[in-house]
Amino acid sequence: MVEAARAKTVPAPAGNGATGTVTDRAKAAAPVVTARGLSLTFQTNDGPVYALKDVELDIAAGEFVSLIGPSGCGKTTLLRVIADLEQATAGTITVNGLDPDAARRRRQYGYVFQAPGLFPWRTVEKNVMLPLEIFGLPAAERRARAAKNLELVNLKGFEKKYPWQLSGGMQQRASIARALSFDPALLLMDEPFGALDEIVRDKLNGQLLALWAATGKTVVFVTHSIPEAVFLSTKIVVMSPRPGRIIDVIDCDFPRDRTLDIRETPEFLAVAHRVREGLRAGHSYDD
Ligand SMILES: Nc1ncnc2c1ncn2[C@@H]1O[C@H](COP(=O)(O)OP(=O)(O)OP(=O)(O)O)[C@@H](O)[C@H]1O
Repeated sequence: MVEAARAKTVPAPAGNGATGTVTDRAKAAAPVVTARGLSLTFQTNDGPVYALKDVELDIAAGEFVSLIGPSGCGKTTLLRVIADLEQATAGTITVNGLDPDAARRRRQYGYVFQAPGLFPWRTVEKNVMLPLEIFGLPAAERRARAAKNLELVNLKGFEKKYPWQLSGGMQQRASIARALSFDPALLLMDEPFGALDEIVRDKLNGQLLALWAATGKTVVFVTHSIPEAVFLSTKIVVMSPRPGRIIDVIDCDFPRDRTLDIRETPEFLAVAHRVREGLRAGHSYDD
């Protein structure tokens, strides 16, 4: 069933033979996330908090979309609404054409948190197999899937290690492998590399791009880092707080097999400048 769902939503992997720009291909693909007039207001003792206001967003299959903005602009809330961990108070949202509740029950996304959240008493392999174990898959199938996903995140050979024997970057890669358990077409990532140093983050960004290119998955990625957003994305969604809203959506047409060298190019710097200007404009009225 997972495979059938995947076939419906994932485009042919855009490897070297793909034609057109990344953005052209994404525009031609089926929508994975569609939000219309999406708002979420939290009622608190101090009054209402407008975490999201009138969000309009289309994410096509195969896109890599970054959500960027200052603290409190609703990035995590938007990700959590897509994942059905929060419910919108107005507007509509669909995930692979389904409401978020149905998409969650059909395991249509994997979620990666800022902290790896691995159990220290389980080996890497057993951590990665945990969702499959809970689902009740036979042991051989669990092992085969874990092996495939650990290879995808370059952790082959570390199956029997415990989380505390791995670096922070390796632990986060293990948590990505766990999120891939049900081979979801959509990967939701909430600042997965935020706690890591710059060099490790650069390396993981390269590996994440390789994984994205190899699997054709759609990625929604929360970050505070402008270079990270520009380097990774096909689309950058710039958000602003109070109320949390989208203030700019920027298409990035860099090749899929981009390397860190593109960060020196005028095209890269121009996109980074536009993101920075958006963030500045979003801050100006109340900060
Ligand atoms: N469960 C909740 N109850 C009340 N307010 C909440 C709740 N969750 C989030 N908020 C508020 O909603 C707003 C948006 O929060 P959110 O965590 O989505 O922002 P963010 O952009 O992800 O911030 P950060 O970059 O710091 O993680 C903030 O003002 C936050 O305090």
